[in-house]
Amino acid sequence: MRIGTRKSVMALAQTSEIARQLTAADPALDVEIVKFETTGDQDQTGKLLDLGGKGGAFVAQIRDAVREGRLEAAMHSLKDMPGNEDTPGLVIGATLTRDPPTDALVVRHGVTLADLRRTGGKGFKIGTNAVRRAAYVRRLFPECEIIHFRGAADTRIRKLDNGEKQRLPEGGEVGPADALVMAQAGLERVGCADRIAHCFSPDEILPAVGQGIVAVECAASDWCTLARLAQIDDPVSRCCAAAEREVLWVLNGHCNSPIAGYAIVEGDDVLLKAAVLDEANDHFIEVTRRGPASRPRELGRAVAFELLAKGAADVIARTRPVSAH
Ligand SMILES: NCc1[nH]cc(CCC(=O)O)c1CC(=O)O
Repeated sequence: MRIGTRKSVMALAQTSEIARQLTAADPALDVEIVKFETTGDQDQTGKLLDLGGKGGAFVAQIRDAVREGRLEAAMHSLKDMPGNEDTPGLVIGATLTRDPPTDALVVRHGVTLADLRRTGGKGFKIGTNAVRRAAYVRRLFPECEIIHFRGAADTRIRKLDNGEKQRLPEGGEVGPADALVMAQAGLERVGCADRIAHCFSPDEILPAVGQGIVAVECAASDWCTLARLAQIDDPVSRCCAAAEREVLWVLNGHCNSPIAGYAIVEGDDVLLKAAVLDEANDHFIEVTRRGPASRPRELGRAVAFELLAKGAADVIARTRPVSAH
């Protein structure tokens, strides 16, 4: 089985984990990891939205290879898969057991969470590129300056430690950063767990839809691969992913929408909390609902409709990038 992936440290760690689980289930299986240099990785400065969004930039070439039969499967971080586009001919064959879905704080030497809390962030620069994280960071530390900071997880930490500035897409530079907010799962996968100063609870920062879940995509008609992927599929992850992603779908959320969504399975129920973040008015539209775990999409839809009824559509429309295509 040939599995395509980007070649960042994080992506390779995720793909190796898929390979490990596949060969544990079937020791006779030969797994080959095929590394792709994608347009998204070559441009470290441009705003992701200009590259057709994170999904567009990173995954289009790998998907084409699966459709053309040059690969059997593609590795994705579910968080990076847009909720508002169809992927004809492709399906998610497996969702691995979820890693921590939460976001974490990484600080430079000499800065502590207590400093940030005591000052409300005054005088500190906190780096992130996600509108969702920026909105929550502003709520947690209202006095801080939020700066645009991107790049692979290991690169971001190196810039933080070296006090490097970050070049901006529109020219100029910002920084250096005093702290970063990044996915806990990503930090762990690149071997930087020891740099986590604090894990934000979902009440502090509600995770992104699909955060912490690795997905394996394959051709919808490739039954042989589907059967293999079924062996490593975690039904709890799949249920949470279905509930969370239905919210994105109904809200027509693009990849950097100001949307958060997090589901947990509790016995026979799934509990879903979702939020749309209105930066203009510093206002969070939030909905929490419980439903049967056998019907996660219905729950996601109900939550999304309630968000819409509370004004979510206007907020999302305002943040939609104006496409050049
Ligand atoms: N945007 C990149 C990305 N895609 C997935 C993760 C790691 C967490 C996950 O698997 O959800 C990250 C890093 C980050 O957001 O800090």
